[in-house]
Amino acid sequence: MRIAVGADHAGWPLKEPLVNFLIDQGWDVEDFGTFSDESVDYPDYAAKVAEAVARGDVERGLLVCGSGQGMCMVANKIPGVRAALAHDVVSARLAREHNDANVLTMGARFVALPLAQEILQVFLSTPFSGGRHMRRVEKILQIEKEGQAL
Ligand SMILES: O=C(CO)[C@H](O)[C@H](O)[C@H](O)COP(=O)(O)O
Repeated sequence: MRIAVGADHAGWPLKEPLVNFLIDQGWDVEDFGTFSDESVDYPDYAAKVAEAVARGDVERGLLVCGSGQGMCMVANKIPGVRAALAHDVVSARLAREHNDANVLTMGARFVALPLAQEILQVFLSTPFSGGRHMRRVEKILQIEKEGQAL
C-alpha cells in the first residue's frame, strides 16, 4: 500500500518520525517534503499530496502543518479527496468509518508523536463502513461534481 506524505515547516518535525513509522509498518511512502524547518507555504505541499491521492497514485495521504487546518482546507479543494483533520483516535476512526476519508491532516503544534502515531495507525487500519454512509459519501461526490460545473 502506498501513501503520500507532505508537511510545511511547522509540520516537518512531526512528519519525519511519522514517515519512519509508516516505513516500519510496511507502507510504501512517497514523501513530497518539505525537508527542513525553513518557512514554506502549506498549500504547495497539500496540493501535491492531494493530487497524488486523486490520481490514484497512492491509496492514502498524510499532511502535517502547524494546526492541520490549512492542509485540510487545501486538500479538500481537489476533487476526489476527502481530507479529515484528527487530533484524537475517535475522530480518525469515524473519518474512515463514516466518511471514507482518504487524507489525514494533523497539526504538529497540537499532537505529540505517540498520539500522532496512534491516530495515523487507526486512520490507516479502519475500513469504511458503507451502508447508509455510502449514500452520504455519494452525495458529497455529487455536490463536488455540481461545483465543478459552476
Ligand atoms: O496554515 C496553517 C494553519 O493550518 C498551518 O498551521 C501553518 O503551519 C501555519 O500557519 C504556519 O505558521 P508560521 O507562523 O508561518 O510558522
